Formats: sequence, C-alpha cells, structure tokens
Amino acid sequence: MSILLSNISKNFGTFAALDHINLEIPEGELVALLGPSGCGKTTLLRIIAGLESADQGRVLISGQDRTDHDVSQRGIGFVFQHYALFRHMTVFENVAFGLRVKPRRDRPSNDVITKKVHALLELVQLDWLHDRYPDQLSGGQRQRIALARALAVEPAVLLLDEPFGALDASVRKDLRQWLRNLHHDLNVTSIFVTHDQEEAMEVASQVVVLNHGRIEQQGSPSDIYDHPANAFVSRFIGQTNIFDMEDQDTDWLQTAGLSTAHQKGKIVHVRPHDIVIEKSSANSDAFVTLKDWQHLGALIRIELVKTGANGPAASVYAEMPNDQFKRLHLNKGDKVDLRIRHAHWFH
Ligand SMILES: Nc1ncnc2c1ncn2[C@@H]1O[C@H](COP(=O)(O)OP(=O)(O)OP(=O)(O)O)[C@@H](O)[C@H]1O
Repeated sequence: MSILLSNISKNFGTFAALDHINLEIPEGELVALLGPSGCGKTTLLRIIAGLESADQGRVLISGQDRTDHDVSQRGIGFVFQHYALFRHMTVFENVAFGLRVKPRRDRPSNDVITKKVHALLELVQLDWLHDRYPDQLSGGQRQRIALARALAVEPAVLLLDEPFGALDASVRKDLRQWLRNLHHDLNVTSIFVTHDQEEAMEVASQVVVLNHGRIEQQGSPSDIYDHPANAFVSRFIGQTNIFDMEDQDTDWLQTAGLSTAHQKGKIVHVRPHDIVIEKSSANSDAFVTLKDWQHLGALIRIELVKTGANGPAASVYAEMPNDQFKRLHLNKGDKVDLRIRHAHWFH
C-alpha cells in the first residue's frame, strides 16, 4: 500500500522534531529514512505507525486518511530494535502470537496458524529453530524471528526501526542482503530507519535524507549519490573532498582539471573516486604528495597532501581499485599529478 504524509509537524515543547514533512511512498517500495542522530527519523516512523500523533498534518495509507486511527487499525507491522521477543514463548509461539490474539471472528483455526507459522519460519530460514526460546538464539536470528512475527498478520506496511542496529558488522551485512531478497519476494511497502548511509544505499530502493526535522532529499540511491541536492546530502552520503573556492589558493584545482565554467556557488565537493592520480615525472614541480593509503576491500583509499604555497598543507582523498593502484607503483612521499573528473558545486 502507498503512504502519503502531508504537512506533518511535531514539536516536543518548543523543539521542532518534525517540520512540515511531505512525503509520498509508492506501493511496494523499500524506503530508508536516513539522517544523523536526533533528526526525527524514529518520530516520523512512530507517527506513520500511529504510536505517536502529529501536531499537524495527515497520514494517508492507500489513499485513506488514517491520521485519527490508532495503531491497531492501521494494518502496520513493526520491528523495533528494542522491541524484544516474548522470552517465555518459543519461536513458534512468538510468531503465532499476532494470529492467536485476533478477535474470534478473524482468528484462523489452529491448523491454519500452524501452517502459516511454519511457512513464515521457512521464509526467514529458521524453521529448524521453531521450538527454541529467544534466549537460545543469536542476535541476527532474533531479528529474523521478529520480522517473521511482524509479517504473520500480513501487514500492509512494514516499519523497521534500526532493525540491525545492535548487530556486528558481518551479521548486519548478511541481513541487509536477506532483507532485500525478502522484500523482493513479498513486495510489502516497507520503511526502515537507519543512520548508516551505507546500509541505506545498499538496501533501499528509495532513500529519504532527513536533517533537523526536514527532508533534504528523496530519491533512488544513485540519484542521491550522483545528484546530491545540497552540501548536507553530499557530505552525509559517502566521503567527499570539500574545497572553499573563496579562501584557498585554488589555481591547483583548475590545473587538476576543475572546470569553473558551470560554477554555481563557492563550495566544491569532489568524491574520492572522481580524483585520478598518476606518478609525476622526476623533474615535475607537482605539489601534491602521497602520504598514506588504506585498504577498503576492493578499493584503496589514498591520502594525498597538497603542500600550500601560502597556506597550510591540506589533505585530499582519492579512491581507486586495488589492482589499478598496484600498477602505479607508488610509494609514500612520491609526488603525484591529480585529475579531477567530476565536481559538485554548492552555495
Ligand atoms: N518524547 C520526547 N520528548 C522530548 N523530546 C523528544 C521525544 N522524543 C524525541 N524527542 C526529540 O526529538 C528529536 C528527534 O528524535 P528521534 O528519536 O525522532 O530522532 P532520530 O533521528 O530517530 O535519532 P536517533 O538516530 O538518535 O535514534 C530528538 O532531538 C529527540 O531528543
């Protein structure tokens, strides 16, 4: 089902947690609400769920105004990081719970419940754990069971608040892929909150970037990465080199190929992968040296130092595939030439 948020505002005392939020989420999308701590992500999710009421604005689900409906009438399933499983119930009973507490006229028979719970446990690939208790599961397994429990009542919308927040990096990575696949199979409109830009970019079909209770940008991960609407989004999504064209000696940027023809402001952001480096010839008067590098899996992150004619030395970061870097045969302290392939200008 689609979700439409119209002019949502929420204050806590005098603090504006959400400030005139307008957001349309088409049916079947997997949307990430992304932003720094305190920007209002959870508050927005709670307002969609009906766990919190907005001071102003409407929440429409499938075109129907649900603003005044309470949580049980919204057809929404949610998984919160600290919304623990029932410890005294087996995995099977945890997943069955939402079906068993339905009003008698809507409640499926025991046989139907049994079949459905096993099917859901198979979906999250944990049916073999059906008679265990939550304390006997790993963190990642618990999260998957929590998802199966949320899905049991066939929600029209699934909300996930930092679903993998408490897990270690490798489990998180597996679960991200798994959530994508699950969403692909079920196609339930889903919204998850994260402050991890990598997680948002990897999992979501649409990313909504929030800051100080406002939407800075909404778009596909590639839209947001390739066409950031403003300097905040550009900085928040991935690494970027930032140059202020007003207070530095900037000739070297132009020598490196930065075009000022389409200059829209005074701040330039250049992604590390948009900086190409080459070893300078021995008698070159290049003023950029290679300081250090780090392995980021398949990529190498290279720290360069621009020795200023007037000002202090500034660090510049470049990134390139491992094998390409090896072919350059560079050592620490080598002089390098830079080429800037692409830049974003901001005010
Ligand atoms: N019940 C409340 N009373 C007062 N202030 C609140 C309340 N709930 C949230 N806030 C404030 O509203 C702002 C938004 O909170 P929210 O939990 O939505 O942020 P968030 O983006 O989810 O942050 P995080 O990533 O840290 O969880 C924060 O500054 C928070 O302190």
